[in-house]
Amino acid sequence: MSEASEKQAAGPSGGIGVVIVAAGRGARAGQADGPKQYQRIGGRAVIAHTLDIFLSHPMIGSVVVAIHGDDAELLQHAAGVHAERLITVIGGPSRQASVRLGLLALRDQAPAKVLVHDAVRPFVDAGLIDRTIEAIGERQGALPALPVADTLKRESATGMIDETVSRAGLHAAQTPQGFPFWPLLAAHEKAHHLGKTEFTDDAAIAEWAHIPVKIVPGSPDNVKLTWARDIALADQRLLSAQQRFPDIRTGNGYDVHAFEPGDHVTLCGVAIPYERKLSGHSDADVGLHALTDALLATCGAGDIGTHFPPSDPQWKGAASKIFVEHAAKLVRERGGRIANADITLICEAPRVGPHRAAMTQALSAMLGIAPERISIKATTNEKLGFVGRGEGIAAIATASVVYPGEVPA
Ligand SMILES: Nc1ccn([C@@H]2O[C@H](COP(=O)(O)OP(=O)(O)OP(=O)(O)O)[C@@H](O)[C@H]2O)c(=O)n1
Ligand SMILES: C[C@](O)(CO)[C@H](O)COP(=O)(O)O
Repeated sequence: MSEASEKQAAGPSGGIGVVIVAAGRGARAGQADGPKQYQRIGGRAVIAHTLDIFLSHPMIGSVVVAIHGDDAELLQHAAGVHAERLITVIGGPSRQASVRLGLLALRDQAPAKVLVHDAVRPFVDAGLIDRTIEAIGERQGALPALPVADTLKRESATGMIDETVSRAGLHAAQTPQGFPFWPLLAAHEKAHHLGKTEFTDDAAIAEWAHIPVKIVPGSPDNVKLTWARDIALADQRLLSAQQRFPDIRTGNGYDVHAFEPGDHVTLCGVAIPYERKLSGHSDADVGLHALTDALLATCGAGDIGTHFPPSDPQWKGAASKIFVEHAAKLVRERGGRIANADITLICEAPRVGPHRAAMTQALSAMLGIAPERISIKATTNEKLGFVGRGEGIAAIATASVVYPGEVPA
């Protein structure tokens, strides 16, 4: 089914719904400093990796996260820029209860299909999500699973082997598990009202409710982080990938402002006495405007006009420091770390050299990075063009930011 027809099949309610269950306490992982879904792997919370995959998938509409009542702040922090796209509900005392509460929160969106996923499976991939969605039918669920590879033994009460169990046809179940929305919700509601609480996954509830479930190939990478060791291995795996393909992004920005009558110009946050000033809606700090665009460019966040429209009277005469600090905040909210910033000012006058140290200090404070990571350069335009005729000042800026994760394949 094509992406478009898939969306159509999901109805006008906005695509395929997702319930991510994250209300467990992670007793088996035994982390003293908080539940496993908020432990950091590859520099970010486990659940942040999981959310990345679902929220960047083109077919996914509403996403509900079922959390523990104590974890609202942890989720807010971990979700970062994703937070506003999420519907958050408080989960229940078991996975089954959390899924049910998540499904109830999706009722208003009325998706045709729903995927239920463990927050603690951060290595799910888009291909696996596609396969699962593809296999959901009007009255058929879909379960990604892998054939069991080990020989299976049943243990007796005395710790001895009772029997060897045939592994023929046995599979280890993964998530996301996919279902037509209303039949799954009805099955959960029925189980709840009958006090049946023993189901460890949704395919088991579907089986009980006579909803057929098709097995699709799971992924060996899609492990559930259950034990402390799983978290440590996941961290190592991401860190080694990041060392191979670190997500370093570069942005550039350019700006120009014309002179008008005045007595000083503001460049890179420093007021320099001069016989004219730069004309502009704000303080016309051409260097900071170019840098704002360069920072925004590293995370595809538009340009300075997107965030501070010149038509908005509140930015009249504003100190351009506000623009740079806002862009740096957006970068940080995405987990980015500014590695360096480089600004070239192009003008015949005033002379920039005597103010370079003050500009570097000002930028260091604005960006929260060491002065050695900041470079401010100046050049004349050899009397060529509008800059050469002394009609204005131009600036070019470059910023490099290291973002969490690796460059996608
Ligand atoms: N009351 C619960 C229990 C579990 N889960 C979620 O279900 C997923 C899979 O469960 P599991 O690995 O068993 O997580 P925990 O219950 O947290 O772990 P443990 O059993 O070791 O305490 C996890 O994302 C977990 O947060 C949930 O939403 N609500
Ligand atoms: C749903 C599940 O991920 C399928 O493998 C798994 O059953 C959930 O974990 P739990 O340890 O059974 O709660």
